[in-house]
Amino acid sequence: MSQKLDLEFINLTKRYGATVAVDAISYHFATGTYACLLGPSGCGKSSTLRMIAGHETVSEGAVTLGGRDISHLPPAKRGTAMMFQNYALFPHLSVLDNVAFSLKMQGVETEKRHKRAGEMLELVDMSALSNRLPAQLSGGQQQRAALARALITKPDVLLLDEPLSALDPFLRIRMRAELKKLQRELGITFIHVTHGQDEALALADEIVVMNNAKIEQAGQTRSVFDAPKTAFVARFLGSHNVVKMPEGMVAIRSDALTLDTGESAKLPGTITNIEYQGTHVAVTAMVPGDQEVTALLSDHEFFDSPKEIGEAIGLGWEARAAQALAQ
Ligand SMILES: Nc1ncnc2c1ncn2[C@@H]1O[C@H](COP(=O)(O)OP(=O)(O)OP(=O)(O)O)[C@@H](O)[C@H]1O
Repeated sequence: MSQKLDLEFINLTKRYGATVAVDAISYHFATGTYACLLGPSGCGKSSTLRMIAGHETVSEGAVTLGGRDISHLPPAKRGTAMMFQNYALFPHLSVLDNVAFSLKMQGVETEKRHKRAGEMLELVDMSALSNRLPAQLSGGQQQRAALARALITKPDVLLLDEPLSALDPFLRIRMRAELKKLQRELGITFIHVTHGQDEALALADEIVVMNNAKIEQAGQTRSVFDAPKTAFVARFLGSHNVVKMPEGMVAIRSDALTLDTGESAKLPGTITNIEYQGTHVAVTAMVPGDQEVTALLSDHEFFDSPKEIGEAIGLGWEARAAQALAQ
Protein backbone atom coordinates (compact mmCIF):
# COMPACT_ATOMS: atom_id res chain seq x y z
CA MET A 1 0.00 0.00 0.00
CA SER A 2 1.36 3.42 -0.87
CA GLN A 3 2.20 5.77 1.95
CA LYS A 4 -0.23 8.58 2.72
CA LEU A 5 1.66 11.75 1.97
CA ASP A 6 -0.98 14.41 1.62
CA LEU A 7 0.24 17.87 0.78
CA GLU A 8 -1.32 20.75 2.65
CA PHE A 9 -1.14 24.56 2.59
CA ILE A 10 -1.98 26.14 5.93
CA ASN A 11 -2.53 29.91 5.66
CA LEU A 12 0.37 29.92 3.25
CA THR A 13 1.54 33.47 2.60
CA LYS A 14 4.27 35.06 0.46
CA ARG A 15 5.23 38.70 0.66
CA TYR A 16 7.83 40.45 -1.45
CA GLY A 17 8.25 43.73 0.45
CA ALA A 18 4.84 45.40 0.31
CA THR A 19 3.51 43.01 -2.38
CA VAL A 20 1.38 40.15 -1.08
CA ALA A 21 1.89 37.50 -3.78
CA VAL A 22 0.11 34.68 -1.92
CA ASP A 23 -2.42 35.63 0.73
CA ALA A 24 -3.05 33.06 3.48
CA ILE A 25 -4.19 30.21 1.23
CA SER A 26 -5.22 26.86 2.70
CA TYR A 27 -5.80 23.67 0.73
CA HIS A 28 -5.39 19.92 1.11
CA PHE A 29 -4.22 17.63 -1.71
CA ALA A 30 -4.71 13.90 -1.16
CA THR A 31 -1.75 11.65 -2.12
CA GLY A 32 -1.70 10.82 -5.80
CA THR A 33 -3.76 13.81 -6.92
CA TYR A 34 -3.01 15.50 -10.24
CA ALA A 35 -3.70 19.13 -9.39
CA CYS A 36 -3.41 22.21 -11.57
CA LEU A 37 -2.87 25.69 -10.16
CA LEU A 38 -4.57 27.95 -12.61
CA GLY A 39 -5.01 31.68 -12.88
CA PRO A 40 -4.02 34.85 -14.71
CA SER A 41 -0.50 36.22 -14.80
CA GLY A 42 0.63 37.57 -11.43
CA CYS A 43 -2.01 35.76 -9.33
CA GLY A 44 0.64 33.94 -7.28
CA LYS A 45 0.84 30.49 -8.88
CA SER A 46 4.61 30.34 -9.32
CA SER A 47 5.26 31.81 -5.87
CA THR A 48 3.08 29.06 -4.40
CA LEU A 49 4.95 26.38 -6.34
CA ARG A 50 8.33 27.80 -5.36
CA MET A 51 7.33 27.82 -1.70
CA ILE A 52 6.41 24.12 -1.92
CA ALA A 53 9.77 23.41 -3.58
CA GLY A 54 11.75 25.51 -1.10
CA HIS A 55 13.05 27.86 -3.79
CA GLU A 56 11.25 30.71 -2.04
CA THR A 57 10.87 31.31 1.69
CA VAL A 58 7.44 31.10 3.31
CA SER A 59 6.48 34.48 4.81
CA GLU A 60 3.72 33.06 7.00
CA GLY A 61 1.80 29.83 7.38
CA ALA A 62 3.12 26.43 6.37
CA VAL A 63 3.42 23.70 3.73
CA THR A 64 3.10 20.22 5.17
CA LEU A 65 3.72 16.85 3.52
CA GLY A 66 2.40 13.76 5.27
CA GLY A 67 1.67 15.96 8.27
CA ARG A 68 5.30 17.12 8.53
CA ASP A 69 6.03 20.85 8.25
CA ILE A 70 8.46 21.12 5.33
CA SER A 71 8.31 24.93 5.08
CA HIS A 72 11.84 25.49 6.34
CA LEU A 73 13.62 22.42 4.99
CA PRO A 74 16.17 22.73 2.17
CA PRO A 75 14.71 21.77 -1.25
CA ALA A 76 16.52 18.42 -1.43
CA LYS A 77 15.13 17.30 1.92
CA ARG A 78 11.45 17.94 1.24
CA GLY A 79 10.42 14.94 -0.82
CA THR A 80 9.54 17.26 -3.71
CA ALA A 81 11.15 17.77 -7.11
CA MET A 82 10.63 20.55 -9.61
CA MET A 83 10.45 20.48 -13.37
CA PHE A 84 11.07 23.91 -14.81
CA GLN A 85 9.40 25.65 -17.72
CA ASN A 86 12.61 25.85 -19.79
CA TYR A 87 13.69 22.39 -18.53
CA ALA A 88 17.01 23.87 -17.23
CA LEU A 89 19.08 21.03 -18.68
CA PHE A 90 22.86 21.47 -18.51
CA PRO A 91 23.93 22.02 -22.14
CA HIS A 92 27.38 20.43 -21.76
CA LEU A 93 26.15 17.21 -20.12
CA SER A 94 24.73 14.19 -21.91
CA VAL A 95 21.11 13.29 -21.30
CA LEU A 96 22.27 10.45 -19.02
CA ASP A 97 24.48 12.76 -16.95
CA ASN A 98 21.75 15.40 -16.77
CA VAL A 99 19.36 12.81 -15.38
CA ALA A 100 21.98 11.44 -12.97
CA PHE A 101 23.05 14.90 -11.79
CA SER A 102 21.23 15.09 -8.47
CA LEU A 103 22.49 11.63 -7.51
CA LYS A 104 26.04 12.83 -8.27
CA MET A 105 25.45 15.75 -5.91
CA GLN A 106 24.41 13.23 -3.28
CA GLY A 107 27.69 11.38 -3.77
CA VAL A 108 26.21 8.28 -5.40
CA GLU A 109 28.92 6.38 -7.31
CA THR A 110 29.01 6.56 -11.12
CA GLU A 111 27.88 3.05 -11.96
CA LYS A 112 24.96 3.14 -9.57
CA ARG A 113 23.72 6.57 -10.66
CA HIS A 114 24.02 5.72 -14.35
CA LYS A 115 22.02 2.55 -13.79
CA ARG A 116 19.30 4.53 -12.02
CA ALA A 117 19.36 7.28 -14.70
CA GLY A 118 19.00 4.55 -17.34
CA GLU A 119 15.87 3.27 -15.58
CA MET A 120 14.41 6.76 -15.47
CA LEU A 121 15.13 7.25 -19.17
CA GLU A 122 13.41 3.98 -19.90
CA LEU A 123 10.40 5.19 -17.94
CA VAL A 124 10.09 8.22 -20.22
CA ASP A 125 10.97 6.25 -23.36
CA MET A 126 14.31 7.98 -23.93
CA SER A 127 16.82 5.13 -23.55
CA ALA A 128 17.97 5.40 -27.17
CA LEU A 129 18.99 9.05 -26.76
CA SER A 130 20.88 8.87 -23.47
CA ASN A 131 24.24 9.90 -24.97
CA ARG A 132 22.96 12.99 -26.77
CA LEU A 133 23.44 16.56 -25.61
CA PRO A 134 20.28 18.59 -24.85
CA ALA A 135 20.80 20.70 -28.01
CA GLN A 136 20.47 17.50 -30.07
CA LEU A 137 16.96 16.83 -28.75
CA SER A 138 13.55 18.00 -29.89
CA GLY A 139 11.37 20.02 -27.50
CA GLY A 140 9.35 16.97 -26.50
CA GLN A 141 12.51 14.92 -25.93
CA GLN A 142 14.00 17.69 -23.78
CA GLN A 143 10.83 17.65 -21.75
CA ARG A 144 11.07 13.92 -21.21
CA ALA A 145 14.72 14.26 -20.16
CA ALA A 146 13.74 16.99 -17.69
CA LEU A 147 10.99 14.77 -16.32
CA ALA A 148 13.42 11.87 -15.86
CA ARG A 149 15.82 14.22 -14.11
CA ALA A 150 13.13 15.44 -11.72
CA LEU A 151 11.89 11.93 -10.98
CA ILE A 152 15.26 10.33 -10.22
CA THR A 153 15.14 11.50 -6.61
CA LYS A 154 11.89 9.52 -6.17
CA PRO A 155 9.89 12.53 -5.04
CA ASP A 156 6.56 12.20 -3.26
CA VAL A 157 5.39 15.34 -5.04
CA LEU A 158 6.41 16.49 -8.51
CA LEU A 159 6.10 20.23 -9.12
CA LEU A 160 5.71 21.33 -12.73
CA ASP A 161 6.00 24.99 -13.69
CA GLU A 162 4.28 25.52 -17.05
CA PRO A 163 5.83 22.27 -18.31
CA LEU A 164 4.17 22.34 -21.73
CA SER A 165 4.48 26.02 -22.63
CA ALA A 166 7.67 25.64 -24.69
CA LEU A 167 6.05 23.09 -27.02
CA ASP A 168 4.09 23.69 -30.19
CA PRO A 169 0.33 23.07 -29.89
CA PHE A 170 0.41 19.61 -31.48
CA LEU A 171 3.23 18.34 -29.28
CA ARG A 172 1.67 19.99 -26.24
CA ILE A 173 -1.40 17.79 -26.57
CA ARG A 174 0.70 14.67 -27.05
CA MET A 175 2.99 15.43 -24.12
CA ARG A 176 0.08 16.25 -21.86
CA ALA A 177 -1.29 12.75 -22.44
CA GLU A 178 2.15 11.37 -21.57
CA LEU A 179 2.31 13.42 -18.37
CA LYS A 180 -1.05 12.11 -17.27
CA LYS A 181 -0.08 8.53 -18.05
CA LEU A 182 3.18 8.88 -16.13
CA GLN A 183 1.38 10.33 -13.11
CA ARG A 184 -1.09 7.45 -13.12
CA GLU A 185 1.74 4.92 -13.29
CA LEU A 186 3.77 6.54 -10.52
CA GLY A 187 0.79 7.31 -8.29
CA ILE A 188 2.51 10.37 -6.80
CA THR A 189 1.07 13.87 -6.44
CA PHE A 190 1.64 16.24 -9.35
CA ILE A 191 1.18 19.98 -8.81
CA HIS A 192 1.18 21.63 -12.21
CA VAL A 193 1.10 25.39 -12.77
CA THR A 194 -0.51 26.56 -15.97
CA HIS A 195 -2.21 29.54 -17.60
CA GLY A 196 -4.11 27.16 -19.84
CA GLN A 197 -7.69 26.26 -19.04
CA ASP A 198 -7.77 23.44 -21.59
CA GLU A 199 -4.59 21.98 -20.17
CA ALA A 200 -5.95 22.09 -16.62
CA LEU A 201 -9.28 20.54 -17.62
CA ALA A 202 -7.56 17.77 -19.57
CA LEU A 203 -5.06 16.84 -16.88
CA ALA A 204 -6.27 17.68 -13.44
CA ASP A 205 -8.23 15.64 -10.94
CA GLU A 206 -8.48 18.89 -8.99
CA ILE A 207 -8.07 22.48 -10.01
CA VAL A 208 -7.17 25.42 -7.82
CA VAL A 209 -8.20 28.67 -9.49
CA MET A 210 -6.22 31.60 -8.08
CA ASN A 211 -6.95 35.31 -8.40
CA ASN A 212 -5.20 38.20 -6.69
CA ALA A 213 -3.09 36.02 -4.41
CA LYS A 214 -6.08 34.03 -3.13
CA ILE A 215 -7.83 30.79 -4.02
CA GLU A 216 -10.98 31.88 -5.82
CA GLN A 217 -12.36 28.34 -6.12
CA ALA A 218 -10.90 24.85 -5.85
CA GLY A 219 -12.11 21.29 -6.00
CA GLN A 220 -12.67 18.41 -8.37
CA THR A 221 -12.17 19.64 -11.90
CA ARG A 222 -15.62 18.78 -13.13
CA SER A 223 -17.39 20.28 -10.11
CA VAL A 224 -15.56 23.57 -10.54
CA PHE A 225 -16.20 23.68 -14.29
CA ASP A 226 -19.82 22.69 -13.87
CA ALA A 227 -20.57 25.02 -10.98
CA PRO A 228 -18.36 28.10 -11.01
CA LYS A 229 -19.10 30.19 -7.94
CA THR A 230 -17.94 33.57 -9.21
CA ALA A 231 -18.02 35.47 -12.49
CA PHE A 232 -14.22 35.41 -12.46
CA VAL A 233 -14.05 31.61 -12.39
CA ALA A 234 -16.78 31.24 -15.03
CA ARG A 235 -15.01 33.68 -17.36
CA PHE A 236 -11.55 32.32 -16.66
CA LEU A 237 -12.48 28.70 -17.33
CA GLY A 238 -14.23 29.77 -20.52
CA SER A 239 -17.13 28.04 -22.28
CA HIS A 240 -19.54 29.91 -20.00
CA ASN A 241 -21.59 33.05 -20.49
CA VAL A 242 -21.86 35.38 -17.53
CA VAL A 243 -25.27 37.03 -17.85
CA LYS A 244 -27.08 39.59 -15.73
CA MET A 245 -30.61 38.34 -15.26
CA PRO A 246 -33.41 39.92 -13.18
CA GLU A 247 -32.68 37.36 -10.43
CA GLY A 248 -28.95 38.19 -10.41
CA MET A 249 -25.77 37.16 -12.21
CA VAL A 250 -25.73 33.65 -13.64
CA ALA A 251 -23.21 31.54 -15.54
CA ILE A 252 -24.66 29.53 -18.40
CA ARG A 253 -22.57 27.04 -20.29
CA SER A 254 -22.32 27.91 -23.97
CA ASP A 255 -23.07 24.32 -24.96
CA ALA A 256 -26.26 24.37 -22.87
CA LEU A 257 -27.80 27.26 -24.79
CA THR A 258 -30.35 26.53 -27.48
CA LEU A 259 -31.82 28.80 -30.10
CA ASP A 260 -35.54 28.83 -29.31
CA THR A 261 -38.20 31.01 -30.72
CA GLY A 262 -41.04 29.38 -28.82
CA GLU A 263 -42.21 29.77 -25.26
CA SER A 264 -39.13 28.08 -23.83
CA ALA A 265 -36.99 31.07 -24.85
CA LYS A 266 -35.72 32.91 -21.81
CA LEU A 267 -33.90 35.76 -23.53
CA PRO A 268 -34.49 37.53 -26.85
CA GLY A 269 -31.39 38.37 -28.86
CA THR A 270 -30.01 39.48 -32.21
CA ILE A 271 -27.22 37.49 -33.83
CA THR A 272 -23.98 39.46 -34.05
CA ASN A 273 -21.55 36.75 -35.11
CA ILE A 274 -21.47 33.19 -36.43
CA GLU A 275 -18.27 31.22 -36.21
CA TYR A 276 -17.85 27.81 -37.81
CA GLN A 277 -15.63 25.61 -35.65
CA GLY A 278 -15.79 22.28 -37.46
CA THR A 279 -17.69 20.08 -35.00
CA HIS A 280 -19.58 23.09 -33.64
CA VAL A 281 -20.88 26.49 -34.64
CA ALA A 282 -20.56 29.37 -32.17
CA VAL A 283 -23.48 31.78 -32.49
CA THR A 284 -23.08 35.07 -30.63
CA ALA A 285 -26.09 37.27 -29.92
CA MET A 286 -26.70 40.63 -28.28
CA VAL A 287 -29.29 40.29 -25.51
CA PRO A 288 -31.00 42.92 -23.30
CA GLY A 289 -28.65 44.87 -21.07
CA ASP A 290 -26.11 45.24 -23.90
CA GLN A 291 -24.68 41.81 -23.15
CA GLU A 292 -23.25 39.34 -25.64
CA VAL A 293 -23.83 35.64 -25.13
CA THR A 294 -22.48 32.74 -27.16
CA ALA A 295 -24.31 29.52 -27.89
CA LEU A 296 -22.22 26.56 -29.00
CA LEU A 297 -24.38 24.43 -31.28
CA SER A 298 -23.49 21.14 -32.89
CA ASP A 299 -22.95 21.58 -36.62
CA HIS A 300 -26.10 19.55 -37.40
CA GLU A 301 -28.20 21.59 -34.99
CA PHE A 302 -27.08 24.77 -36.71
CA PHE A 303 -27.15 23.64 -40.34
CA ASP A 304 -30.55 21.93 -40.01
CA SER A 305 -31.91 25.43 -39.46
CA PRO A 306 -29.20 27.94 -40.41
CA LYS A 307 -29.32 31.49 -39.10
CA GLU A 308 -27.83 34.74 -40.30
CA ILE A 309 -26.17 37.71 -38.69
CA GLY A 310 -28.83 40.30 -37.78
CA GLU A 311 -31.56 37.69 -37.31
CA ALA A 312 -33.74 37.90 -34.18
CA ILE A 313 -33.64 34.75 -32.04
CA GLY A 314 -34.65 33.50 -28.62
CA LEU A 315 -32.19 31.79 -26.31
CA GLY A 316 -33.23 28.96 -24.04
CA TRP A 317 -31.55 26.69 -21.50
CA GLU A 318 -32.45 24.06 -18.96
CA ALA A 319 -32.70 25.41 -15.44
CA ARG A 320 -29.81 23.18 -14.26
CA ALA A 321 -27.48 24.74 -16.83
CA ALA A 322 -27.64 28.15 -15.13
CA GLN A 323 -25.44 28.65 -12.12
CA ALA A 324 -26.16 31.55 -9.72
CA LEU A 325 -22.97 33.54 -9.10
CA ALA A 326 -21.80 35.26 -5.94
CA GLN A 327 -22.05 39.04 -6.28
N1 LIG B 1 10.99 38.05 -6.67
C1 LIG B 1 9.96 38.88 -6.62
N2 LIG B 1 10.07 40.13 -6.09
C2 LIG B 1 9.02 40.95 -6.01
N3 LIG B 1 7.78 40.66 -6.46
C3 LIG B 1 7.61 39.45 -7.01
C4 LIG B 1 8.68 38.50 -7.13
N4 LIG B 1 8.19 37.38 -7.72
C5 LIG B 1 6.88 37.61 -7.96
N5 LIG B 1 6.53 38.85 -7.53
C6 LIG B 1 5.19 39.45 -7.59
O1 LIG B 1 4.30 38.58 -6.92
C7 LIG B 1 3.07 38.46 -7.61
C8 LIG B 1 2.81 37.00 -7.96
O2 LIG B 1 3.79 36.54 -8.86
P1 LIG B 1 3.87 35.03 -9.37
O3 LIG B 1 5.09 34.91 -10.22
O4 LIG B 1 3.73 34.12 -8.23
O5 LIG B 1 2.56 34.97 -10.25
P2 LIG B 1 2.11 33.93 -11.37
O6 LIG B 1 0.66 33.71 -11.15
O7 LIG B 1 2.98 32.74 -11.34
O8 LIG B 1 2.34 34.76 -12.70
P3 LIG B 1 2.80 34.24 -14.17
O9 LIG B 1 1.69 33.40 -14.66
O10 LIG B 1 2.96 35.52 -14.92
O11 LIG B 1 4.08 33.48 -13.98
C9 LIG B 1 3.17 39.37 -8.81
O12 LIG B 1 2.58 40.61 -8.48
C10 LIG B 1 4.67 39.52 -9.02
O13 LIG B 1 4.96 40.76 -9.60
